Amino acid sequence: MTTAIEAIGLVKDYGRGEGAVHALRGVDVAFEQGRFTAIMGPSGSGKSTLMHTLAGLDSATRGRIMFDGADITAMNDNQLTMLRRTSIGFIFQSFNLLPMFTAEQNILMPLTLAGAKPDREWFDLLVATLGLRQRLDHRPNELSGGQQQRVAIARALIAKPRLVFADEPTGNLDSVSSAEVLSFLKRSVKELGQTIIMVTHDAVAASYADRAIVFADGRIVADEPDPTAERMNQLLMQERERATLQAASPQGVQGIVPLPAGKTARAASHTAPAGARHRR
Ligand SMILES: Nc1ncnc2c1ncn2[C@@H]1O[C@H](COP(=O)(O)OP(=O)(O)OP(=O)(O)O)[C@@H](O)[C@H]1O
Repeated sequence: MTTAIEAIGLVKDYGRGEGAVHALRGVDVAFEQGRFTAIMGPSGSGKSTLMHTLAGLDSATRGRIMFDGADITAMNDNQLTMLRRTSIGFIFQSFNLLPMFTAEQNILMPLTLAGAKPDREWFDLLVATLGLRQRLDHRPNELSGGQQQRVAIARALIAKPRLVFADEPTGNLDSVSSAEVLSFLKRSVKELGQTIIMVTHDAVAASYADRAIVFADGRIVADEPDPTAERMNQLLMQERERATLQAASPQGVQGIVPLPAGKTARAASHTAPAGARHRR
C-alpha cells in the first residue's frame, strides 16, 4: 500500500526549559492511502497536536513529515497554505459551515476560494453518497446536526484532497446522527478511495475505522488493526490504570508501553506483539 503521510521522529514542545510541555515525544507513524485511521487517547495526550502538526497548522520542534514526497516541516507559510488548499480536507466537531450560504454553496466553497471549477460528476456523486440532494438549497440553520456534518464532509471532499483530517467529527451529534456520519466516512474510504485520519474519544466511532492508534503522553502506546469498541475501551482503560499507577509510584509501572523507538507504526505490520505492550 502507498503511504499517504508519514511522521518520522516527530517532536513538539510547547515552551522551553522547566515549564516546557512535551506534546509529541518522537512519534514515528505512517498512514496508508485509502484507509480510515482513528486516533484515540486521554485528554492532553497529544492527539490534536499530532493532527495539527501533520496538517502543517502547527510547526514541529524536531522530526520530519513526509507528504507526497516532500518534507512539510521544511515548507514556508505560502507552500503550506497551497498544500492545505489543494491536498488536505478538514472536518471539525463544530461543522464550521458559513451560515449565510446554502448547503451547495458551502460544499463548493473550497473551489470558489481557489477560483477552481467544480467537477460536476464528483459533486453529484458526493451529494448522492451523502444523501444531500434534497437539502442543497437549505442554509445550515435549516439542517439537522447530522445533515450539517454531512455538508461539512462533502465540503472536505469536494476538492478531492489526498488526505482528510476529522477532529471529533461526531462530538456534537446524537448516536443516530453519529452512526450516519461515521458510515458515510467509512463509505468515502471504501467507495471513493479517500484517506481519513480521525481523532475521537469515542471507542464506537473508532470501531468504524480500519485501524486505531492510542496515544498517551505524547507517544503511540497501541496500534490496532480492525478495532472493535470493546478492544479500544480495554486499551484506554489499561492506559488509564497505568497512568494512575505511575502517578502514585513513578517507578516500576506495569502497563502498555510505547512502540520501540525507531519502529514506525504501519497499518500492515504495526501491532506490537502482545507481550511487547507490557513491561516484564
Ligand atoms: N498552544 C499550546 N500551548 C501550550 N501547551 C499546549 C498548547 N496546545 C496544546 N498544549 C499541551 O500539549 C499537550 C497535548 O495537547 P493536545 O491538545 O494535543 O491533546 P489532546 O490529546 O488532543 O487532548 P484533548 O483530547 O483534550 O483534545 C497538553 O498537555 C496540552 O496542554
